[in-house]
Amino acid sequence: MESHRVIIKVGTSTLTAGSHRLSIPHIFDITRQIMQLKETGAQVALVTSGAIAAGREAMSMAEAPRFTPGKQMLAAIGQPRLIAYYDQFFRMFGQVSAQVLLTREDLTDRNRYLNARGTFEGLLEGGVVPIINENDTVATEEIRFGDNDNLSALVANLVEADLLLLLTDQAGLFTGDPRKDENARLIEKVDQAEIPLEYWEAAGGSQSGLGTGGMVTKLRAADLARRAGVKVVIASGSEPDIILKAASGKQIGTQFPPLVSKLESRKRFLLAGKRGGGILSIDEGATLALRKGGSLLPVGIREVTGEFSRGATVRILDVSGSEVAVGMTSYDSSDLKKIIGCRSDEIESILGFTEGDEAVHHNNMLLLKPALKRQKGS
Ligand SMILES: Nc1ncnc2c1ncn2[C@@H]1O[C@H](COP(=O)(O)OP(=O)(O)O)[C@@H](O)[C@H]1O
Ligand SMILES: N[C@@H](CCC(=O)OP(=O)(O)O)C(=O)O
Repeated sequence: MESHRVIIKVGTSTLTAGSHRLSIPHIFDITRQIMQLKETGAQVALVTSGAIAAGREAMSMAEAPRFTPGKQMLAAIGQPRLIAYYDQFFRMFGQVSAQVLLTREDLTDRNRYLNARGTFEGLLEGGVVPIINENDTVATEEIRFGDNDNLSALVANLVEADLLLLLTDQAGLFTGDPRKDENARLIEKVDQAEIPLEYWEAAGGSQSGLGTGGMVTKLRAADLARRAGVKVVIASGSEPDIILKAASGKQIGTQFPPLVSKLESRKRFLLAGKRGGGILSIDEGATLALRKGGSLLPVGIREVTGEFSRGATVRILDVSGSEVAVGMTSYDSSDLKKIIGCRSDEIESILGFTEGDEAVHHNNMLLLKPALKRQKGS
């Protein structure tokens, strides 16, 4: 398979197959395809809508409520029903799945970002399928992702996915809304640095009354993800074996090649982070470990300079004062000062808690090549 780490987003329109009820065969088919994809060695996370639709079905409501508390109520009713189907089907395949409900702050606040990232890494590396939705019942207007297209792009960025697959009820992005324009043509590839204005104009809202954002939120999500180094495909959820086809690199739906490498994206993210001016000076053993792709453990830190919070971007310097890496620290400066030079299994007894063995995990670090170092200040 072309893609190792895959995020699949399934919209309400696919899950209900255009009706007002969840389509159990469709949900089953998604789990079957994910299992086949996992057999190729891929790590897969699913972002699923459908909680509100499931709640509406449970309450036998003819119309979906427009006001937020009504939708939140239905999501609270529907989410456990939705997850029960997935869980039941995955169990039939002997697969463990997990429910992850997120709000915007979970991915924008750097402290929570680290928590979410650690959880996803654990689940994906452990072969578990995370099943993600917005935490609709607590998300207020200000903190809502607004739509699961956006949420899926943020998750794809968070876990540095290879592929984000947005499944909907159309074969991809068309030159106009196919529900209104019978001459609308499928756009097979979007690889321009800036998405052309006519594509933004073509991408309309949702017409079915089932989905939330329509095509415009998918286009926004695709743009966000491709700028984070993720390949994106928008395709039809009812196309047979669509997940397997898209992950194998087949030309299907609308394709958005990544605009930058994942390394470049990580670099931008880390450098864009809040910097408390923190510096970690490390010993020779730790420098060697970092250069080999390892994490920075407290035992290898000689000195902590400056004040910073957990999640801040810090500079990591070797014994000669040269910059080896930048990274997001798992501990704030006052805690780090207490554990420098200590073994990681001592962290809990010293601090009374642990955020993990690493002071800076290699997943949250960018190694600077000596060549880059020389360019500094130039
Ligand atoms: N240019 C376009 N190309 C394809 N679909 C479009 C376009 N503009 C608007 N749409 C509408 O977007 C809908 C898909 O979005 P939405 O209903 O939110 O689905 P989902 O539940 O999968 O997120 C389609 O049914 C289609 O009517
Ligand atoms: N979180 C909501 C879905 C929100 C959403 O973005 O819906 P959709 O446009 O169908 O992907 C739910 O589970 O019903």
